[in-house]
Amino acid sequence: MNLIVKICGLSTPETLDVALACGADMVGFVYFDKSPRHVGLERAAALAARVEKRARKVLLTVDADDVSLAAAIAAFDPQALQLHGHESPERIASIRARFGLPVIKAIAIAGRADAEHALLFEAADYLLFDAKPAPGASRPGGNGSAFDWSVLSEIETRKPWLLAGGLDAQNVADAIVRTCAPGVDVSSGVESAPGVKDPARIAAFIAAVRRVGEGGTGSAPGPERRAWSLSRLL
Ligand SMILES: O=C(O)c1ccccc1NCC(=O)[C@H](O)[C@H](O)COP(=O)(O)O
Repeated sequence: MNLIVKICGLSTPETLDVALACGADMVGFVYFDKSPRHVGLERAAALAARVEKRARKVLLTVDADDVSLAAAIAAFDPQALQLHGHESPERIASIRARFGLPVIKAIAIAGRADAEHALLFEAADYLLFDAKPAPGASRPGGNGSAFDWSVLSEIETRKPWLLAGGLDAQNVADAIVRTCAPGVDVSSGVESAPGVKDPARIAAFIAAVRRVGEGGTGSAPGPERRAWSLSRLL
């Protein structure tokens, strides 16, 4: 089973290279200046160019306007946009039409009431289920906190999706088996400190996902949520 692995918040050539060498399918760059993982436009092109065709580049923004998005897209040359703010379905449709890139919409989940929220985002190409940040959190994602995965059983979306929030090499196999996620996304769980990616943790995370994909956990993900795949994104 080809599980998708996205390593988010890469900001140095060294750790980007590790993620690519370990076989990450997608690499995420954060363009949000309140984040410790923010990559400014002056460094973006050189970093993004290292990816070549080894993985899909995902540009993460938070409620960015069109001018800011255009500048970041020109610099990162991404294959997909991850929208991690309060972008409405109308705003997502507008961004897709204007920039011609697939959109991954982050959906903040705290409980069952949030499951229905996902249904509003038909305009997105992919959904990313992430933990809702605690009140007062300084950023809307990348906080290293998990949510109650059982909530996902309430979601009837037909969109391809990724699981995120508080994942690491120790819990990712369990997360995949419990949720049947077709792909996973991680940032804090492969860091030694906020914004500091750790090569050994990146390698361990990707290896843990690949073991599940090969059936090495003894319990392969079920077929229900795999009727479709993320192949269009790859
Ligand atoms: O990483 C950030 O600093 C960030 C800032 C603003 C919005 C989103 C951000 N990150 C999102 C991610 O890195 C992941 O997609 C997701 O939230 C999982 O993060 P983590 O729980 O840290 O693994």
